Amino acid sequence: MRIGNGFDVHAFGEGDHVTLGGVRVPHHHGVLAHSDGDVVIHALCDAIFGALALGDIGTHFPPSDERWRGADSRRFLRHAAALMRERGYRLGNADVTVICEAPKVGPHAQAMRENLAADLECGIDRISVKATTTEKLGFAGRREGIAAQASVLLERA
Ligand SMILES: Nc1ccn([C@@H]2O[C@H](COP(=O)(O)O)[C@@H](O)[C@H]2O)c(=O)n1
Ligand SMILES: C[C@@]1(CO)OP(=O)(O)OP(=O)(O)OC[C@H]1O
Repeated sequence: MRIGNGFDVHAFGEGDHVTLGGVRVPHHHGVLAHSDGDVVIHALCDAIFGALALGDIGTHFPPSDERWRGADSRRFLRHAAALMRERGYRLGNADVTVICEAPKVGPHAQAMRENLAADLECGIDRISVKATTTEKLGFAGRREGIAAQASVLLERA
C-alpha cells in the first residue's frame, strides 16, 4: 500500500464560477490560475503523485507550458490515474476537504464524487468530498481564496 497527501490553493479573481471536482459551481468570483484552477483535482493529483513518489502536478504539467492554459483539470487526474495503474496500483480510497467560506460545497459534493470516481475508474464509495470554513480566520476566512487538501491510499491491483 502507498499513502499520499496533496494541498492546493488558488486566489479568487474575476469570474462567475469556480470549478471544483470538475463541477461548475456558481460563485461571484472565479479563481486566478493557469488551468481551470480546480483545487479539488489539483490536491488529489498531488496526493496520487506523492503516493507514487512521482513529483507533483507542476512536474507533469508545468505552468510555463501553454498547452495547459485554461485546461480542464480532469485531464490531469486521468493522467495521474493512468500512471497509478501502470505502476500496479488502484485507488483504495480518497478523502478531499475543500476549505472556503463560500461557495457552499455540500450541494455539489455528490456530482464531484461522480466525476472523480469516473476519472479514477473506481466506485463512488471510495471517494469522499467534504468541506469546511475556517471560521473567518486566515486567507480563506477573508474570502481571498479557496484551498483543498486530499489524502489517498493506493492498493496493489
Ligand atoms: N464551503 C463550505 C464550507 C462548509 N460547508 C458545510 O458546512 C459545514 C459547517 O462548516 P464549518 O466550517 O462551520 O464547520 C461543513 O461541515 C460542511 O458540511 C460547505 O458545504 N461548504
Ligand atoms: C495545474 C497547473 C497547470 O499548469 O497550473 P495552475 O492551474 O495554476 O494550478 P497549480 O495548482 O498552481 O498547479 C500548477 C500547474 O501544474
